[in-house]
Amino acid sequence: MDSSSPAVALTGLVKRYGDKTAVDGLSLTVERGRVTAVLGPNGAGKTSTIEICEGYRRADAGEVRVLDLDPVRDAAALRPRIGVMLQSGGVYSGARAEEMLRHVAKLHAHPLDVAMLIERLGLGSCGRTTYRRLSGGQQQRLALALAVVGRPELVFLDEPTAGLDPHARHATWDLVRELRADGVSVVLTTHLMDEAEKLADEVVIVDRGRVIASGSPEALCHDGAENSLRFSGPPGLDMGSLLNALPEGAKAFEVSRGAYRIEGEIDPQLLATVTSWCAQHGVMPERLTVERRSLEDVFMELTGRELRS
Ligand SMILES: Nc1ncnc2c1ncn2[C@@H]1O[C@H](COP(=O)(O)OP(=O)(O)OP(=O)(O)O)[C@@H](O)[C@H]1O
Repeated sequence: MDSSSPAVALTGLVKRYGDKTAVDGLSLTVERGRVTAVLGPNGAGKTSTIEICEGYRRADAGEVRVLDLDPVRDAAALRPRIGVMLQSGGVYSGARAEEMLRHVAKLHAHPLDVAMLIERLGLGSCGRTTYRRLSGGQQQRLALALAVVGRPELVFLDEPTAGLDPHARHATWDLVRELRADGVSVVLTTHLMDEAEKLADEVVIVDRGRVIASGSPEALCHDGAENSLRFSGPPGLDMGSLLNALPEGAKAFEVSRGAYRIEGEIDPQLLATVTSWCAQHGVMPERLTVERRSLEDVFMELTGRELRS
């Protein structure tokens, strides 16, 4: 095994369903031992991409390497080395939660401690319950436990926290962080930008079946327009006049009635220019804040649409 090769390498991936192109020439590399979040709105092609990596779907074109193997041709070699949490569960519905976990653990040489996993994911009260009788959140946490119990080298988690309450979401995030600390490579899909921002070393933003940006959350949020400055004041301030006072390249908007946003490189000089413009116009800027760009802003700038749409 060449452990210097990427955990996942996709080149020019295409997946069509009839005349719908779900994945449209997508290329990405996932480094080993990192948490990589594939972030994008509903329908962006995240699940199709991940299911191709897992060997559950075939690509129509492009090259797929997972742990340096072909997920379809080398499925027998790859399956024991990866953990998979499908969006749809993919669990036999008549089996009891704990039995199932113990069964899967036995199939692996160095499994995680089942009792610890049950406790960590708050599944203690439902160990004897069959999968079909678990609540949606419990099914999801069990699917996560099943994906990681074998201590795989690489874990795919498709929307691991969708629909979970905040407590279960944090337990999931902690587990993912521990997997990384253990050297496990984690690929997760999400449409939650805070999940990507908090958890991922690398974020790959996907839209309409293509990668539109990638990098660490910090790099993505700092590239281009650095920051924004917001303040509130009387509605209808003259943005043209404010813009004239600002350095070239800055932008000024009244985003909603009486709420203003300045975009550009927000340095002390720009802050002083804005407050002095306000003073000249008899305006008291309220709730003045400097904000870092979020991944949501990055997505909006790249696509003109909101991530949640
Ligand atoms: N089996 C299928 N048959 C037909 N179209 C499909 C099928 N699976 C996905 N699609 C379509 O392909 C596109 C991409 O879907 P995919 O599930 O890969 O995206 P996604 O980013 O994971 O979205 P979501 O967050 O909603 O799961 C969507 O328009 C979807 O409706």
